[in-house]
Parts: sequence; structure tokens; C-alpha cells
Amino acid sequence: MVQPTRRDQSYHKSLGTPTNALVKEARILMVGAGGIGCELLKNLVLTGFGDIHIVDLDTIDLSNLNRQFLFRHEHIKKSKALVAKEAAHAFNPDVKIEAHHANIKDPQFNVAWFKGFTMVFNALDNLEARRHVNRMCLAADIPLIESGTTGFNGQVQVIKKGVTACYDCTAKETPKSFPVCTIRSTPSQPIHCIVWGKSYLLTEIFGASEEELAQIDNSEDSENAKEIEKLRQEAEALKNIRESMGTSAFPQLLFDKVYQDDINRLRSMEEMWKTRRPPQPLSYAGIIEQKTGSQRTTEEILKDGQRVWTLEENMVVFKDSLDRLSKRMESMKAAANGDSAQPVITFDKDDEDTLDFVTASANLRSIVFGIECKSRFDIKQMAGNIIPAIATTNAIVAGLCVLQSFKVLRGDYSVVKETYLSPFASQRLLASDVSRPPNPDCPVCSVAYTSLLVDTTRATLGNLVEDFLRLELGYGEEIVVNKGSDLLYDVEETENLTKTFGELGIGGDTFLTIIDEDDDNPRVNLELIVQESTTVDGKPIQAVNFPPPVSAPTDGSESQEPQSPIPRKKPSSSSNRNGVHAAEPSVTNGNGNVSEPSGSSPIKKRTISQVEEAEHQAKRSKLQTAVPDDDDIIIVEDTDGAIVIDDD
Ligand SMILES: Nc1ncnc2c1ncn2[C@@H]1O[C@H](COP(=O)(O)OP(=O)(O)OP(=O)(O)O)[C@@H](O)[C@H]1O
Ligand SMILES: [Zn+2]
Repeated sequence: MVQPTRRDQSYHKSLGTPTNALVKEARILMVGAGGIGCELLKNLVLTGFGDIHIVDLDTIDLSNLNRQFLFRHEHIKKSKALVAKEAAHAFNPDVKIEAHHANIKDPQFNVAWFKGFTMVFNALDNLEARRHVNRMCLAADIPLIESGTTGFNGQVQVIKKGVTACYDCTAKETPKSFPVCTIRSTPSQPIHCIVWGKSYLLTEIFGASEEELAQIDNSEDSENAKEIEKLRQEAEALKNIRESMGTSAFPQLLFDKVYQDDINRLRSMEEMWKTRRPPQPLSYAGIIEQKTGSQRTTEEILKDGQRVWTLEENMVVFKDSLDRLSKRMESMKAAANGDSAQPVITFDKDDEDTLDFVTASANLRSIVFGIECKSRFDIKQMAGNIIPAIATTNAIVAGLCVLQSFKVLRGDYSVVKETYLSPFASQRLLASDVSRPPNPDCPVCSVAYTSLLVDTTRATLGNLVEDFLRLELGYGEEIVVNKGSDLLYDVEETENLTKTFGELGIGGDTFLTIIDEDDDNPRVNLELIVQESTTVDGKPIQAVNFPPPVSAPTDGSESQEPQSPIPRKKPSSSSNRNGVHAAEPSVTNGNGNVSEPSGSSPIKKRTISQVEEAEHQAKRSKLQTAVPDDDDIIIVEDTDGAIVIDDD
């Protein structure tokens, strides 16, 4: 008989035999190997999870090392997924770990691949990827443990199709954007000047000139139309100056254009300054003349990123960083070797040259407008939309993820919790609550999912609409077929009916959304996941299997209806033609980070207010369901005498 190892005995004791067996057999996917991911992987490996897959698209950066403790200095520029695998494997060589240096949205990670896992953990930092994994887990019907941290706040949510709310059941906040006139003409806060440096000046000089600026809202009312036209001409003139990049005249031309000529033009618009302090232009030659003998060297200034630089120091950094970026641009152009695509340099908070340029140019603009200057350290956080990541928050959240995972493995969804870490809230540090039920109006989870076997060379859209949806599933006339946001079919749009799936660009793993527009009693949206196949019982299209209905009707109409695999919507439910609910939020800013809609602190990952909103939601649902307040973490005796740590 094989003797259990000491490690095994510990697992048995701490988890109990049944849970330990589930943990060992589970096949786990962890998406993201950053702040939360490193902690989580360590926990998973030390808890005895036997088979773990990691997906992360990024490489290790110096700024990750303070909290992503699986990584060391020598790992900089190496794949996070691969290094995390190596480091964690050393903790427990019995664990099978597979690493994928890839984007989770890549087509190889399709629904069938997701179905191969027992459970998925999200350890991501952006809404887009979170939403994608949420949708894939719903389509594959695999439980997901979603987590996020913002500074000292954190959150863990268990998502199980048809049982709990999904990631998209509550609206997410819209990204912060600033009116174009605030950024270009009337800044009043440091962040306005930082956005100007990052999203306007840097982009105009080193970016794709036609680039749309995510943080600037161009949809101004007509009153400002004339001013906007002027600003457009100004930007045009700036593009001409860009042509002199690499010459010794370039820094002065640029400086005098943006800090002198443009400012003088603004000052001439007297109306604008009736209630505001007019900006004071700066002159390149003037600042050079003012320089005293006691100047610090460029190196000394650059080393001092925590101190707010003086006007002269900002000027030195402006010139120096402009020079560094210009040289980089020249060599990128030379390397492009006449390729049609223009090389571009975009802002990255970890790219010192772009950070120095944005710091100096933002501060110089602040001086012009009489706004407080900021240190490079502060500007890095503001421009990168960051609330500093806290290692202990990540560690606590990763621990909570694992506690929830035991309940998921046991299928004990009645006790899964949404847990919040909010040290500055008036209540307790750790607050947990019962999972919210699915939102019946959610465009993502209150839909039916099914896979469809399709001979894409033979099957036409007409076969789908007539033979499959109308004859087999009993849909009426009023239906819409969408591929993402593209309309393929509705009663007026019939020209695609004779085209094959192949001709319409519908291949394996394409999601098609069927929207029932029947006025009286429409079905919930149906998501069809196409799988290419050539031998389908002679039929060009066939459903693989229908899942049980996800949201049963509440209006009592169920018993009168013929049996249908696609449930009817609840009476209040409403979706638009794109299958997207009206409250569907937009998601991320250019960095993929979540942005706050109205407050002043730019933030990362899920916002504090999101966490609080979710907390309130959970509180409300708790009141409705009257679940006893028993959310302390306790230690109980399991049936076989082992100690189980649980929080229910
Ligand atoms: N679509 C995606 N596919 C795979 N991995 C992703 C995807 N989007 C984000 N990630 C990974 O999720 C992880 C999130 O970790 P974290 O929040 O600590 O961010 P970070 O990029 O490591 O840190 P920072 O943003 O502070 O520099 C990152 O390693 C990132 O590469
Ligand atoms: Zn949902």
C-alpha cells in the first residue's frame, strides 16, 4: 500500500478527505499571473490542487517585483506565465502546471477548451478580459471565481451559471473623459494638464496623428464649435513642427508653439478669462536666460522623481526627454525600412522617456495656467490611472478565492459568498454576503447558450433561420440574428439568407445571437456557438444539446406553453436589437483599466465605488432573502475528524 506523504497527511487533516480528493482531481484554470495571480498560484499549489493551467499575455516588469513575489530581478522581460509556473512548481513538484504565454481571448481558448476545466479563477486587471472569461465560463457552464483589488479594497465573487449573478449582471462604470475645451483651453486641475501631455501633446508628436483620444470627449455642443475648429488648426500646425524632429531647432519650435503662441491666442479670447485667471505664456529663450549658475545636472534632476521640479528643471527634462524620444523615433523609422505603417510611441507609465516627457510638459502647462505642479512619482500614478496595488490586499483576496473554491468543488452553492475587503468602511474589515441571484435582464447570463454543429460549406443562413430556428425551435417571424454587433438577418434584412456560413465568415467558435422580437411573449436571447462539422446526420445544422432553461418564467405562463428548450423572458425584460441591454456600460480606458466617471481620483481595476455599490447590492439581496448574519470565519469539526476552515 502506498504510504501518504507528510504533505498529503496535512492536506487530509486541514481539508478533510472528501474535499482533499476533489482538490487533487480538479483541473484549474487561472487567468492572469500578476498581483493576485502570483498569490493565488502559490495558494493553489500549497493547498494541493493537482492540475493547474495559467494564462497570461504579459512579460515581467521591474515595477511588478514589489508584490508579484514569484518573480525576481533576473526574470524581467520573461513571460509571467512561464516564470510563475517554474517558481510555483518548486513549492510542490507533485503538481502539474501548464503555462500559456497568450491572451485569453485568443481563438485557441474556445468554449470546448474552457469545458475541460473544473473551475476558473480570474486574476485579471481589466474589464474587457474579465467580461470575456465571464462569458466563456457561462457558455461552457464552468464555475468562475472572480476577484479584484483596488488599493486596500478587494472583492471575491463566485459566478455559476443560472445560480449566481454573473460579472455583467450589474452595470459597470463608464470611463472618465474630459471635455475637449477643458483639456485644450481651460484646464483647472493637474489631471487636466497631465491628460493634455499624455493624450494630446505626446500623441500629436509621436503617435498616429489621426488617433482618437480616448480621454478627450470631442462631443461638445455647437457653442464651442468655433473654438474646436481653432484647436483643430492648432493641432495641424503642430504636425508641421513635427517635421523638424531631429533638428536642433525642434525643442524650441515645439516649446514656443505650445507654451507661447497657443497661449497668446487663448489670452486674446477675452470672454474666456472674465471669470478665470488668464494663462501666462512662457518663452524658451526667456527661461534659458533666467538660468542661474547653481543648476543641477539633468541626471540629478531625473533621479529626484519624488520632488516637484522647478520651472527650469521641468524645462531641462522637457528638452532631454524630447531628445530621447526623437532619437528613438528616428531609429524606429530607420528600422521600419520604408514600411507603410508609421512607427508610433505611446505612453506607458513604465517607459521612463514617455513618463519624463509627460511629467515635464504637464508641469509646464500647469505653470502657464497657475495650477499646482506634481512630482513625477505622482504623475506616474495619475497618468497610469493607478491606485497603488497593495501586496497584502492581493494576498487576502487570493486566500478568500481559495476558501470559496472549496464550496464550488463540493457543489455547495447555497453557501458561496461574495466577500468584500474594505478596511476604511465603517463596518467590518471583511464582509461577506450570500451571492446575488442572476439578474433576469442581464444581457450575458440571462440567455440560453448552446453549441451548434454546422457544415459551414453547405449550411446557409436560410437553413439556420427557417429549418433550425423556425421549424425545430418554433421561433416566429420576428427574429434577429446577430454576429457580434453585425446584423445578419431580420425581417427586412434578408439578402444573406442564401449565403453559406463560410461565405458569411462564420467559422468555428463564432458566437451568433438570436433575439426574439415577438411582442407578446419573447424568448430570452439565444447564444449559438458554432462548431464546424461535416458529418451531421445529413443535416447541415444540428444542435449539440440544449441546456436546461436558465431563467424560468415567473408570470405563470409556463404551463400553457409547448415544451421549448429556450425559455421565455420575464415580463420586465428588455433588450435592444444588438442583444445588448440598454444599461450596458462601456468599459475601459486606453490602458484597459477601469475609470471613474465623476470623482477626481483615477483608479485601477474595479473602482472603490463599484465595490461599494456591489456591497450595497449584496446587502439589499440579503435583506430580501433574510439570510442569518453568520459570516464570521470559523473553524468547525468535519465528519471524519478533520479541521475545516470555512466562512459560512
Ligand atoms: N486578456 C488577457 N489575457 C491574459 N492575461 C491578461 C489579459 N489581460 C490582463 N492579463 C494579465 O492579468 C494580470 C493582472 O495583474 P495585475 O493586476 O497585477 O497587473 P500588472 O500588469 O501585473 O501590474 P501593473 O498594471 O500594476 O503594472 C497581468 O499580469 C496581465 O498581463
Ligand atoms: Zn449576468
